[in-house]
Amino acid sequence: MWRLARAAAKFRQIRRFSAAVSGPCIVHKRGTDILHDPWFNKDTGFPLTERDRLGLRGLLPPRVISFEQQYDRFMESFRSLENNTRGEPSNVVALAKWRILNRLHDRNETLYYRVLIDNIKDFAPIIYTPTVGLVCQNYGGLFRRPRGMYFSAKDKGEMMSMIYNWPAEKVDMIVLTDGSRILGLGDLGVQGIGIPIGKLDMYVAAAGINPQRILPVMLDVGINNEKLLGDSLYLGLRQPRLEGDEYLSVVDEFMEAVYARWPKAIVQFEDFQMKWAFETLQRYRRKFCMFNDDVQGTAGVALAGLLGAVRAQGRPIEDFVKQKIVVVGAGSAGIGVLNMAKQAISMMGSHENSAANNQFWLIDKFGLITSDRKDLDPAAAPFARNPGEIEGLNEGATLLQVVKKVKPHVLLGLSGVGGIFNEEVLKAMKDSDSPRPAIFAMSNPTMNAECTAEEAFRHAGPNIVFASGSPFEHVDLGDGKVGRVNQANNMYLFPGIGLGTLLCGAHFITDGMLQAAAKCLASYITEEEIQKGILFPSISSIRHITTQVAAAVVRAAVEEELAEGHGEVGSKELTHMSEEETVEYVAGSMWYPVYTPLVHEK
Ligand SMILES: NC(=O)c1ccc[n+]([C@@H]2O[C@H](COP(=O)([O-])OP(=O)(O)OC[C@H]3O[C@@H](n4cnc5c(N)ncnc54)[C@H](O)[C@@H]3O)[C@@H](O)[C@H]2O)c1
Ligand SMILES: O=C(O)C[C@H](O)C(=O)O
Ligand SMILES: [Mg+2]
Repeated sequence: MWRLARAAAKFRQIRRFSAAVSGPCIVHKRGTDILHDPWFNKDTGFPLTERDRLGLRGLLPPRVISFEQQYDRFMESFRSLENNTRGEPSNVVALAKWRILNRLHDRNETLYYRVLIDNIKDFAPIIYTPTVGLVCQNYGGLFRRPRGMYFSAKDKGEMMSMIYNWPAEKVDMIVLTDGSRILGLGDLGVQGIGIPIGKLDMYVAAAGINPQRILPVMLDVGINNEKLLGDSLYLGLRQPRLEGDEYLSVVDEFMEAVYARWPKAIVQFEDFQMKWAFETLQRYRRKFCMFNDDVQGTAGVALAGLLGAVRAQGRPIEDFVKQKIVVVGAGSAGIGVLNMAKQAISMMGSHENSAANNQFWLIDKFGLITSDRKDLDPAAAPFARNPGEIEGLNEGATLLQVVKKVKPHVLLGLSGVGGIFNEEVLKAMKDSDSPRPAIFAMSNPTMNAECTAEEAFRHAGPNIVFASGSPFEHVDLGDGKVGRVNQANNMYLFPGIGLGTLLCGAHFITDGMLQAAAKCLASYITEEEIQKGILFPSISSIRHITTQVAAAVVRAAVEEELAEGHGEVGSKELTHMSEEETVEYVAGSMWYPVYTPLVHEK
């Protein structure tokens, strides 16, 4: 009892401390070096006293402009860019918007992250999917200043020293890609660096990770994309991708180097082709604090959507086990979703567990996967159907045949193939056994979505619930009715998984922590919202969602006795925190962009 009271008192002390974290910031540079460092630069916002202290007098026009004025000026330029580019091709407009934001980032990160946080609904589609896909495709031409680090196959043997070239002493979050499966755009090699950059921007915006403690990384092991290999502006290694042990030894060396310098960092694997996504996850998940977002983050978001789809039919969650779900795409994301859904069913303690796989139909580029499949992928094997169990549904049956015969409650696309949910397929969903069929076109970017929102409502009917990986506008159904569009994107989970893991100080990310994150997201939406077809919250509340998700992850780690604490909050304090206090602890730990006084130290 006495110990409990002491822990609670310490927690209150810490809370007071965290609420007042924005103290002065120590810098080791002066003059133009500061102006050219976006971490510290405040442009015309440096107060006169600070200009004196940091040797900035005379290097800036004399008037001091407030943060708010700088913010308004930027937003004004952004709005006039919008006006001036109206009517121009959408790609041109998207890249122009990306450029103006990127230029701000390269100059002044505090202002950049503030405009990002305050306008996340408008800016996420620019710094994240879909525009980030376009940026990756055009990376050679867009490159001006490097962001993050590049480790290539040619750096073998050097990574342990290279990692010290990164200027920050502490790193909390790393997002790593090898560029081999960028969104649904295939192998983009070194150009895939845009994805870790975009994901980490979301970490700052949603999870309040300090931008001085993030690190986007490209692991360049070659490229198997002939077009880019022949492109004179291609900036990566011009060689075929490493394979087998040669490949793994490069990733091993990188991981060892990271954890030698930053033992508490979390590494998020992103957009690796399927074989390496699964292999590296198995290889590292019990050795390092890492997760694969496409496999695990996506699975949690999809599961939350699938549970929402059950509720939308007015059924209890337990009826999830009775839902017939057709998954199109048997890659890292599709298989990840099925594995997690299966796990959720067994956690629900359903007596129908043994039949759990019977509710899933898995389709890849060769059609329906059955046990007749030659060279059946071991990852897909648990979901292979018995050929002919439904008359006419044999190995390789087409998507249309499957939808017509199965009459699924849910049609979920993670194939990367734009338009594959065509008119016929969508019309066939009208005969679904669900009164409210769910259509999830989760592939990114927009042009790779299995169908558009408008197509889904037009062909499958106004009664569907719809979600897509990239944003679409809500659909006008006439008579004042609106077809709600949800964004089913792993952005709703990965920031909370990363932040929660960081704050609890667990050494590994367990299935229990991931399930807790998914469950939290699923329960975020109210019954009333669900009835309106809202399955996921608005991105405008992403910080709030992330706080809840991170707290759920912390509590799951505590329950599993994995929470070792972070900074001044030890495992004992974490154990004694109530649910509410955990949420407060998470919220109080988030970085928020304001100008802090800079103090020079040699
Ligand atoms: N919304 C999200 O949060 C989210 C998360 C992860 C991935 N994704 C998207 O999912 C897509 C796939 O990602 P992945 O990592 O699983 O890729 P992957 O390359 O591992 O798998 C793609 C799968 O699609 C199948 N496929 C290809 N053509 C097909 C066709 N014509 N019909 C049926 N199946 C076909 C392939 O056989 C393969 O099984 C990408 O577009 C990615 O952007 C979205
Ligand atoms: O990047 C995204 O928008 C989601 C996902 O990680 C993907 O690979 O498509
Ligand atoms: Mg991804």
